Amino acid sequence: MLTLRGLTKRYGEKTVVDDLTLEVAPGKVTGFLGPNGAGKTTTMRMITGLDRPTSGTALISGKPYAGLGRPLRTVGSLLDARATHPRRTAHQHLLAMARSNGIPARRVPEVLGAVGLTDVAGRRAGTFSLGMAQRLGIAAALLGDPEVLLLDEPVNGLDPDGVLWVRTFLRSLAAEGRTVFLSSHLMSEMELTADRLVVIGQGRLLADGPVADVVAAGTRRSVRVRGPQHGGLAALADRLAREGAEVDSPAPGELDVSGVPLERVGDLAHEAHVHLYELRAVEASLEEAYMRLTSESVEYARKRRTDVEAGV
Ligand SMILES: Nc1ncnc2c1ncn2[C@@H]1O[C@H](COP(=O)(O)OP(=O)(O)OP(=O)(O)O)[C@@H](O)[C@H]1O
Repeated sequence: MLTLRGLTKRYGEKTVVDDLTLEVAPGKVTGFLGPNGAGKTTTMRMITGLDRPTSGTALISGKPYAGLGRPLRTVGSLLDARATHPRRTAHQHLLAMARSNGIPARRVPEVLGAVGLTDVAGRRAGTFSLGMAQRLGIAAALLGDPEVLLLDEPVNGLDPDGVLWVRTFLRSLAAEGRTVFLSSHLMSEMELTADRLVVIGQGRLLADGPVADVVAAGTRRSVRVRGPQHGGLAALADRLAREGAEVDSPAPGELDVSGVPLERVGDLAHEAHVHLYELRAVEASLEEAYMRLTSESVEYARKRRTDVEAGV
């Protein structure tokens, strides 16, 4: 279990993590989503004691990182897969970590086996592909058999096989009852991997809940209507607007209607003798929900960049 209470980090005038309060439960994969620069890495660094919060607390199984006697036995983290000594072999890297953290050496072959690196245990980490380095990073996180796992962008840059492996492996770790918290800016990946989502923008909490709830909250459900270009769609749009619907015309012969159920749109079209080619509920997707939730923070960042470029 991870518990954040009012977690805040400021660098000078800039607040990069802003009053985050949330709980990350065991037995589930929780995705930590946000656009670039949203504050995901900084949050993870505060949880693992690498950065000191300006205010607020981050507790791991009820204790701050500094209060954990043998931290790797409670929390394993992968913040930078390339943070290994390049000349050490995978086995040497893990053995050094185990020794300095009071973890029995027998864990080294166990975790190498768990991530499928047994055959390359004697190879120098510096020669590893990104996918292999990510596996080694996950092995290191698992060394102390921790109940909490924190992973920063674990699928970034991986090929489809690597992505599938990480996804399946993390789900199996959650199924064992561990708390799995992983950050990503890939919403499509999170939809397949996570049970719950925490979404942040500009360091602030935007959404927190089961994937389906976050999608529903962030998405405007709508009805897509298609018909002949001059077949009365404009009249239908007027009638719908009088019923309080919000109506857009994304292309000639098409309407995008929200605020009125699909059945009512069909009834009104029938009453107005409007011939239709298509009447369809537009499915909510995580991507849409995410774009809607984070658009303000992305727009803010874009405006700031434009201001900087213009010398404002
Ligand atoms: N040591 C630091 N000093 C000043 N600003 C910092 C420092 N570390 C991070 N920042 C700023 O904090 C903001 C959040 O950065 P962070 O790396 O936590 O975001 P992120 O969500 O992990 O982004 P990304 O997906 O790009 O990795 C950024 O604007 C970054 O420039």
